[in-house]
Amino acid sequence: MSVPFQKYHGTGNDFLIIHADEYVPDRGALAERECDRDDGVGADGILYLALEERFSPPRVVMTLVQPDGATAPMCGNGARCAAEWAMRRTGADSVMIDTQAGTLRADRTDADDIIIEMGTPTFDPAEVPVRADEPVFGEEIEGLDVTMVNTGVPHAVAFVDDVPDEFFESEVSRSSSDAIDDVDLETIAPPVRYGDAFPKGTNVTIASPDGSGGFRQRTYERGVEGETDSCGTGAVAIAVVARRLGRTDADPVAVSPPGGDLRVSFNERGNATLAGPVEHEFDGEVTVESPAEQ
Ligand SMILES: N[C@@H](CCC[C@H](N)C(=O)O)C(=O)O
Repeated sequence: MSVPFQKYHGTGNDFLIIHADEYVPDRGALAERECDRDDGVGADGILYLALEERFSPPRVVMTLVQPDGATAPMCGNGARCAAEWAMRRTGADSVMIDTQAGTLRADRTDADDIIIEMGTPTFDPAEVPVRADEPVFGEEIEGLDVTMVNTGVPHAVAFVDDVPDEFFESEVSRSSSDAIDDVDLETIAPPVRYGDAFPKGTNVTIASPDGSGGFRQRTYERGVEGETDSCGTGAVAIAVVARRLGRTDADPVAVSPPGGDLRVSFNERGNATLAGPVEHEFDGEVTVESPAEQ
């Protein structure tokens, strides 16, 4: 039997969206098969969404199953895609997204972007989580100088000027904003992602200043086990860490992953918001086992 999906992306971070009412006996196995870019539809994860229209604004319960078959507690771009999906169904311009990391409000902006609250980022080692007595700011872990922050999920944030020479693929000017393109992320990130310091693993995000108070971004994602074109929690992590380390005082902070442009803002309580475009790509169907086949 088959179940319908809609394919969405937020600045290149792409997801199959399946209504949570659909019968999918093994969500992990489906994600492993259909997120594969060679043999499946290809995506950075499957979002299972339950829409509760009796509330005002409508609520969406979001579960992200990643290509490795495991769930993630939060996904910034996934939540923005979930918001667009729910807004199209309900006609609402505001929705609430229930995630394992909290309930987040999302709004459509005048520019037709989706902006979402991202909660309060934390450096507390117990909440990141990282095995350390104090918050980790610019400390070497597995060969990389990282700052550890949780923006819904853990990120090890490193700035390009701290990346050791041997992780650049060619001779480049370290002050160039293009230096980030030459970092060998597929080599430098996995030891950090699986580092003993991180009981739940971590995403690895690198940043380089764009010269205007913003940053370019690249992220190696836990669960995808590779680099993605965009990562919303990673964009927020860069903005939070850069402000904390005095690398920018911009607000909003422009963050540009390979797949597009995001904006991170802060309110007076230190809560972050994430804004950027979301696009519906296409619809389709995926095969799942029917109850009789089990
Ligand atoms: N791409 C997401 C983050 C998804 C979760 C992450 N891979 C993890 O396992 O922590 C985003 O846009 O935030």
